[in-house]
Amino acid sequence: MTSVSPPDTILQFNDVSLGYGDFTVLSGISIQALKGQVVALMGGSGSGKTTLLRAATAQIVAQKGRVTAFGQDIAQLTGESLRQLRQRMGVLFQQGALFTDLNVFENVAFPLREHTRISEAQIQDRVLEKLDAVGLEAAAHLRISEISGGMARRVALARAIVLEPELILYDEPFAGLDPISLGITARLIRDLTDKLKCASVLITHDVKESFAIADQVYMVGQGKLIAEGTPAELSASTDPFVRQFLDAQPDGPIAFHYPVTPAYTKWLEQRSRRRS
Ligand SMILES: Nc1ncnc2c1ncn2[C@@H]1O[C@H](COP(=O)(O)OP(=O)(O)OP(=O)(O)O)[C@@H](O)[C@H]1O
Repeated sequence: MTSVSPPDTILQFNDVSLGYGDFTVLSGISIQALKGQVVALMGGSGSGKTTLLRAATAQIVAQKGRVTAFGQDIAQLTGESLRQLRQRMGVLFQQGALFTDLNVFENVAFPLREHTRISEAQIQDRVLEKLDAVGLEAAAHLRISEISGGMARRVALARAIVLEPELILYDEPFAGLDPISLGITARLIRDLTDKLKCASVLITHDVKESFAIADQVYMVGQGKLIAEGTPAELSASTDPFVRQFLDAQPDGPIAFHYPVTPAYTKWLEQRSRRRS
């Protein structure tokens, strides 16, 4: 299948299947993120959101179809070219583990020291600018043990953007935040996307916050892409899956039970045989 990408396409999945070994988690996935867009990838627990993130960062290779970042087919990249590609991406993991033996400033400076040869004065300017963007310039001198969990998330965000990535991937950015921090984080993601003119892709199940800032939303479930559109389009949807998800209804097409797989059946048979 061929497709024409708009010139500002940063990330594109073209009829992609993803999984582990011979287990396919998702198939027929076609999504894209354009420069300047906030894109939310949503779905229930175990629907494959993290798997999508792994595919975008080339940690796993598509079983079928093509994943393109910055116009390059990521399955074709190895070694130095893959390293260069990843340098254009900032990834913010849920546990954005900070170095506890370094202060806030040095945590944010770390990628600059690792990947660039810029001067100490330039490092200071860049780090303080990014800390300012997340509201923490005056916390630069603090030790990690002296800051709150919410502040630590923002320091991790400053570190993820310090190399000025063209694509920022967020893994559950709203998980475990109080209602005020939720709103602040969502606003920050939108503002940073506009300011850095990058693309931001969030994997999340938080409807309210992501709908408030996203340009485009993709929903995955039942092993495929279930719905896509702007937050307004999805809010108006009458699709039972979309409604169950948006209205947080316990009953509907989204199954509570993890599906029975051949691997489970085999495991159970072996176990039963051992016991008899
Ligand atoms: N490394 C792995 N090896 C084999 N199967 C995996 C692996 N990682 C995830 N899976 C399976 O892939 C499916 C999707 O998992 P994934 O972590 O992508 O879901 P998710 O949508 O991010 O879930 P959650 O919201 O609960 O974190 C699950 O069935 C999971 O068991």
